[in-house]
Amino acid sequence: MYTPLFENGLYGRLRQQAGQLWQDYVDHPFLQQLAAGTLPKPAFQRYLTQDYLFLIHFARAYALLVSKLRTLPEMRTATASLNAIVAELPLHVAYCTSWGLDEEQMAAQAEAPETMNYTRYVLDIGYSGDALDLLAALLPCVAGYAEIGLGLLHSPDTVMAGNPYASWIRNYGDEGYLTGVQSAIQLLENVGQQRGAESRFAELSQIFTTATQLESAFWQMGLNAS
Ligand SMILES: Cc1ncc(C[n+]2csc(CCO)c2C)c(N)n1
Repeated sequence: MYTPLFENGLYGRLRQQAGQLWQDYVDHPFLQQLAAGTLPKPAFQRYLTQDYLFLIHFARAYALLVSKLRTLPEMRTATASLNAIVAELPLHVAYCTSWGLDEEQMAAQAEAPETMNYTRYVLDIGYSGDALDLLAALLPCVAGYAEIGLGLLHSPDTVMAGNPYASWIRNYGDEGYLTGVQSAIQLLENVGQQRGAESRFAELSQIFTTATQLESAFWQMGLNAS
């Protein structure tokens, strides 16, 4: 890996514990084809459309996290992530336009079962659990994409020249994006210390691993459209 960030602390242990399921997520065939530039366009368009719907519910989950935190510095960190998602949505929409998708059309699309499963699972963990449970459900998305982006950017199998997905890869492989991920991981570590992560590890791991599997299913949903 290109940063020890992913291997240390509570996050590192949750990632490790997810084992092969984690590898299945970060090295999914969708990503292999995207890296090679061979991913069929309908698969990527399906992914982008569902991701638009996904991000709206993911922002709701972050808003829920803000309400479950107790200190101002923690609330600031979670609010920054919430803002990043809400502020990034117009960028996502602009990017989708370049793939021939307009916002009205995406907003009118029915949610795929995979989108619903994933987002409502995260929200349910948030409503039934505490901030630590919710962070365990959120982290595979937030930190996983940084690992994926960095991995793709540095992989010898990635073809950037002439690859229609190069800008997507550059976006998630960006070092600046890592700063945001670092604060999300730090929040997990802090909340974990406050709320007894040690004695809750088995349950937290189950949440983290389930969210990881739902991420894989999300890639597969894209591929199934091709
Ligand atoms: C299915 C799916 N999973 C993860 C991400 C990536 N992502 C969503 S919100 C967020 C945090 C922004 O600070 C990140 C990295 C995505 N777009 N779609």
